[in-house]
Amino acid sequence: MRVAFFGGTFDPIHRGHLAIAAAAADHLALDSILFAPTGLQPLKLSGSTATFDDRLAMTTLACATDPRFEPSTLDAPRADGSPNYTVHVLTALREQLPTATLFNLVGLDSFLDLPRWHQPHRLLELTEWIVVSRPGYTLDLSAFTPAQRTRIHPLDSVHEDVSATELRHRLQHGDPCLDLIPASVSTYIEAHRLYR
Ligand SMILES: Nc1ncnc2c1ncn2[C@@H]1O[C@H](COP(=O)(O)OP(=O)(O)OP(=O)(O)O)[C@@H](O)[C@H]1O
Ligand SMILES: O=C(O)c1ccc[n+]([C@@H]2O[C@H](COP(=O)([O-])O)[C@@H](O)[C@H]2O)c1
Repeated sequence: MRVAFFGGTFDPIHRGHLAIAAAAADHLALDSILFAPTGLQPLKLSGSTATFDDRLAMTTLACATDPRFEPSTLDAPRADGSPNYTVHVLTALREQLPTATLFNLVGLDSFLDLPRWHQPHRLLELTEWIVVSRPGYTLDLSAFTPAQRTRIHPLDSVHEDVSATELRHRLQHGDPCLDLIPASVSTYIEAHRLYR
């Protein structure tokens, strides 16, 4: 089994997320990708706009677009309200799937922030990493050791200039989001009056 963990605030999930997941699944022959909305992202302690339950519901709808995509509650909010550290969730996933080849899927902007994450060296040991291009960001692997570099898979075939921040602004101002969000997710956002 080749499984990728794909964590994100997903506030809301959008075309960029689905594009990087599809590219990763195609290029690395993944059996499944676990889309895990993050309870409380350690570097975004002011929190998300939509609740975890709404972000999970939108993620679940979006995952229906590809049989390799699965929504996951592995990174749900913690009972004590503390931040969700990826090193903990990947350790738990490794215990659940001891024989799988595990990957952590991130966009390049997230990967460039890795030095600020909790236990970055341990994170690079726990899984292989798939790092997907994002407009405006450049990959530089010179700070990594040769051993670390063999576990980092750069993918530069995705050029999706879309962000959740931009979408929240558009939704707040009633601007069209066209095909930037899956139709089922747009319907959910409207029905639940999110991001107004
Ligand atoms: N357009 C994109 N191209 C490549 N990677 C992306 C893109 N959008 C998001 N990602 C990646 O998906 C993961 C989850 O991203 P997140 O949910 O924070 O979306 P975002 O659009 O970056 O949100 P925000 O604007 O609120 O920061 C991160 O690893 C991020 O790098
Ligand atoms: O563990 C950390 O210290 C850490 C710090 C920043 C981000 N992350 C994770 O990176 C993933 C992408 O985050 P985001 O906010 O860009 O969607 C998500 O799974 C976060 O939990 C993790």
